[in-house]
Formats: sequence, C-alpha cells, structure tokens
Amino acid sequence: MTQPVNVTVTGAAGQIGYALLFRIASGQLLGPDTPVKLRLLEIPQGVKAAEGTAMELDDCAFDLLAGIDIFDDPTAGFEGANVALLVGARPRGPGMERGDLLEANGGIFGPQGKALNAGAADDIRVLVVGNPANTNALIAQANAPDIPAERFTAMTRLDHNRALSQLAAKTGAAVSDIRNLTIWGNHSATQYPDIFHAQIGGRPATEVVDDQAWLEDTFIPTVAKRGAAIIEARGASSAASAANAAIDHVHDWVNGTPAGSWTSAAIPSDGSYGVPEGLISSFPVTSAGGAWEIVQGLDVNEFSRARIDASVAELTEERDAVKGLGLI
Ligand SMILES: NC(=O)C1=CN([C@@H]2O[C@H](COP(=O)(O)OP(=O)(O)OC[C@H]3O[C@@H](n4cnc5c(N)ncnc54)[C@H](O)[C@@H]3O)[C@@H](O)[C@H]2O)C=CC1
Ligand SMILES: O=C([O-])CC(=O)C(=O)O
Repeated sequence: MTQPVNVTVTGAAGQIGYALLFRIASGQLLGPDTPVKLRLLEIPQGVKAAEGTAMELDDCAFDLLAGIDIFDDPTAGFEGANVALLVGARPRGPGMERGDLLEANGGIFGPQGKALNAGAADDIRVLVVGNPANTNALIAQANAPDIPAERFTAMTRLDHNRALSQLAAKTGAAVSDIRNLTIWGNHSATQYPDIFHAQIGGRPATEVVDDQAWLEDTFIPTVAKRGAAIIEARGASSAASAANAAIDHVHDWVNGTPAGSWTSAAIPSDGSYGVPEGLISSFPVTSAGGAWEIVQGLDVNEFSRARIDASVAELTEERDAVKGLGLI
C-alpha cells in the first residue's frame, strides 16, 4: 500500500474547508491511488466545528482516508505536511476589495510560514487561498527560508475556471474545446484574463469571439469582478467553486497538466514577461514532474501589456505595504 500523503488544511471549519475536505478524502486532490491523512488546523474557537466535520468525514467511510487529526497550533498542524492548503483567513464582505483584508489576514501567514519551515516534509507544496492570496503567499514564503521558494503558490485557478466558463457561454463551445486561456497578475479586480493565445476547437479564440467590445466591456470585468458578484448574490463569498479550484490546482501540480495545454497559477516570478522577480503573480503555466513552469515565448500585445502591468503594479504595492508592516 502506498504511504499516505499528509495534507494540512487551515480554516478547516470554514465554508471553503467544508466544501474541500470531502473531496480531498475521496481522492480528487491527489488521485484514486493515493491515501491521505488529513491534518485540520483551526483557531481554538474553530476546533469544535472541525471536530464535527471530522465526524462526518468518518461517516463517509472513504477508502483513501488514512486518518484525521485536528490542531489549533500551526507548528503541530504542519508537522510532516506534504501538501498545505492555506485557506484559513477572513473573507471580505460587500463593498470591500480583497486587498482590504491585508491588515486583518497578513498576520496569519508569517507564523504559518515559520511553522511550515520548522516541520513540513521536504516535498511540501503550499497553495494559499486566503485573501489577498498572492501577497499572503509571499508573506508565508518570506518566513520559510529553508523551503524552496517555488513551493509557495497562490490560487488564480478559480479565475481561470470562471474565464473558461464565460468564454464557453459566449461562443457555444464546450469548456473542453477551449485551450490556453491565461489569468495574469493578482487575484483581485486588476487581474487580466487573456484570450489572445486561447484556442477554441483549434481556432484562435479572438477569431471565434470576433467582438472586441465584449472582450473589454463584458468578459474581462465579469471574470475580474465575479467574486464580488457572488458575495452580492449569495451573501457570502464563493466556497464550493473555490474548493473546486484548489483541487484543480494541486491535482495538476502533483499529477501534471495535459499535453498541449496550459492553465493559470500564481507562482514566484523568475522575471518572465517583465514581472519583477520574486512577486507571486499569475502566469500561464504547465506542470510536469511536480513542478510548475511558466510558458515562455508568448507575444504580449499592447492591450495585454497595459493590463498585465497594472495588475503587477498592484502586487508591487501590496509587497511594499507588507514590508512596511514588517510582515516580510
Ligand atoms: N483565492 C481565491 O480564489 C479565493 C479565496 N477566498 C478566501 O478564502 C478565505 C476563506 O474563506 P471562507 O472559507 O469562505 O471563510 P470562513 O470565514 O468561512 O472560514 C475561515 C476559517 O478560517 C479559520 N481561521 C481564521 N484564522 C485562522 C488561522 N490563523 N489558522 C487556522 N484557521 C483560521 C476561521 O476560524 C474559519 O473557520 C477568505 O480569505 C476568502 O476571501 C475565497 C474564495 C476564493
Ligand atoms: O471575492 C472574494 O472575496 C472571494 C474570492 O476571492 C473569489 O470569489 O474569487
């Protein structure tokens, strides 16, 4: 029998946690042959609810679930972790931008970075979901100097999936016919969903869409502001779709992306496409052998350049702000 993989989930008693844990335990995160041990990390007030969720996980009798432990101490929670999903953080409410959460949430990720550094397994892979995700990932990474920097990533897969779905609805194509969309930049309203390299059924997406006004005035703002639209409609921020995207991100990171297509993830920049080295920014990425790689050599037109630059400028401001707060 394969050794179980230790998966630590923070914010396990929250709404994303509730949508996520059952899917991890059923094998959707790592695949149908990999048993998992869940390590649920909560704040003390969240432990009782996490215990309730653990009871329900038991009641599913998942074949692949090799154990559940619950912690309120990050050092214990990340001990031996192979995969860490950093979800636990405050969600925004109506009228807020995700960056407004920096002060409330930034303080969570330094201690968690230190705890990961102290005790996580050598192959640790970290996905930050808690907002503002890119900059929180930067904070965790800065506090974990012994972990390779590229193991810290932030989630823009939900934005990517939203863009796929909007483009499918506009063109009547199946989602599976669409390839090589990209989300660039920050998981915020400045993100840039780029269809200039995308293909639909083998044809350039721009040619199939053939509607620049829709691209500028509908597609880009709909994708970029979808989180706020969900909050407005549901009265709470997206949960099941966020959990789904976290599953997609880690699944592809560990198991690889399909040949001939890429996805989007926020990973540390190596300076590609003019994004300052070290910023955790969303790129077109493929994964092979358990590592993300930025797709190279794409032409970036003027329209795209301006939008990528604006989102990267916001990331730079957030990095400077957390420097100012002494978090990195
Ligand atoms: N990157 C993305 O695409 C998305 C990010 N998010 C973000 O994910 C985060 C979580 O959202 P929800 O689950 O809806 O929130 P929630 O409020 O339902 O749950 C958050 C949970 O985290 C726990 N928590 C708080 N501080 C913690 C700490 N230091 N350690 C461990 N647990 C802690 C809380 O007790 C709570 O149970 C929010 O910041 C939200 O904005 C949400 C949707 C998409
Ligand atoms: O919008 C929010 O605050 C939650 C989130 O990140 C999303 O749904 O993309």
